[in-house]
Amino acid sequence: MSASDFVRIVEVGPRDGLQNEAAEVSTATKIALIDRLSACGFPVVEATSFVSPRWVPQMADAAAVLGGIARRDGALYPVLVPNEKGLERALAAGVREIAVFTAASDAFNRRNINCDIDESLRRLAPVVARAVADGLWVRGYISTVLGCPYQGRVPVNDVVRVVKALDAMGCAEISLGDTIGVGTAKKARAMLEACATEVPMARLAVHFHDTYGQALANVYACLEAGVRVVDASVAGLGGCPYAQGASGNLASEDLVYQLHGLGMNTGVELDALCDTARWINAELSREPASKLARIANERRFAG
Ligand SMILES: CC(C)(COP(=O)([O-])OP(=O)([O-])OC[C@H]1O[C@@H](n2cnc3c(N)ncnc32)[C@H](O)[C@@H]1OP(=O)([O-])[O-])[C@@H](O)C(=O)NCCC(=O)NCCSC(=O)C[C@@](C)(O)CC(=O)[O-]
Repeated sequence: MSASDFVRIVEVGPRDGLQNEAAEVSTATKIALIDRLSACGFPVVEATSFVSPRWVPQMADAAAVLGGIARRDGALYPVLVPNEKGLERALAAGVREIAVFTAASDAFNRRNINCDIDESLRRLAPVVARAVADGLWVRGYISTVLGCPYQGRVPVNDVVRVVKALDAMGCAEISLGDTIGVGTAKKARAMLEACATEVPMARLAVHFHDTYGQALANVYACLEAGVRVVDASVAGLGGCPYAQGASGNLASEDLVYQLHGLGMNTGVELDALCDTARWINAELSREPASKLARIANERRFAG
C-alpha cells in the first residue's frame, strides 16, 4: 500500500451507532452529531435509516433528522432503506444516497429483516433499480460476512454470491460487514480477496465491529489487500439490534490515528473528531469505547 493513498472513511455513527441505543436519543442530538462529523471532514456520514419504526424505534425520526442537518458541499449522507416503502420515505425527505442491506446468512436475515437471503434480494431489486433510475447513489451492505450469531460459520462462497447479486442489481459500492466482530486478519483478507474476484476492489468497503478486539488488525490486512473504503463509528458507538452481543463498530478516531500514522490521507481532523467522540459519550452518558477518546493529548503522536 502506498503511504499517500486516500482512504475514504464512511462514518456510520449516527445510524449504526445510535440505532442500538436503548434510551431515546433526541432528534437535536442526532442532528448535532451529524453536523459535528461533517465539520470533522468525513466525506460520507451515514445519517439515519428509513426502516420500520416498529423494528427500530430509535430511527423513527429519520425525516426530521435529515431535514435538520447542514449538508457540507461534496459530502454524502446515505440512509438505510430496507424496502420500497423506505425508498418512498427517503425520496420524500430529499435523499440523494441510499444503502440497502442484506446478509450472507439466512438465519440473521430472518431476524433482521424477516426474510431469507433470496427473498431479500427479490425485494431489493426494484428498490435499487428505481433508485439508480432516479440518479441516486446506492450502497449495498452484506452482514455476517465472517460469522453469524445464529448460524455460526459463514462460507466465503455465500458472501461472494451476495456480492455478485448486489453488483448485478446496480449497487455502486458494497460494504462487507463483520456484524459480530468475530473475524481475524487472515480470514478477513481472504474473504475480501474472494469478493474482489467478482467486483473491483475500488467498489468494496470493509465494516468491522470490534467485539473481539480485531477490527484494526482486520483493517490493516484489508488495506494491504487494496481496500480503500472503511466504515467506522465515532466513539465506537454501535451494535446491531438483531445480533445479540455485537459490540460497537471500529471507532473512527482509532482508525484515523492508524491511517494517519501510516501516512495515508482521510480528510478527517483528528482533534475535532476526538472532541466529538467525548461530546457524544457525555450526551449518551457512556464511557468511551475507543482508545483515543480516553487520551487527552492524542495529537502529540498523531501522523
Ligand atoms: C424489513 C422490515 C420492514 C420487514 O418487516 P415486516 O414486519 O416483515 O414488514 P411488513 O411489510 O409486514 O411491515 C410491518 C410494519 O412496518 C411498516 N413498514 C414496513 N417497512 C417500513 C419502512 N421502510 N418504513 C416505515 N414503516 C415500514 C409497515 O407499514 C407495517 O406497519 P403496520 O401496518 O403494521 O402499522 C423490518 O424487518 C425492518 O425494518 N427491519 C430493519 C432492521 C434494522 O434496521 N436493522 C439494523 C440495520 S442492519 C445493520 O445494522 C447491519 C449493518 C448494515 O450495519 C452491517 C453490519 O454490521 O452487519
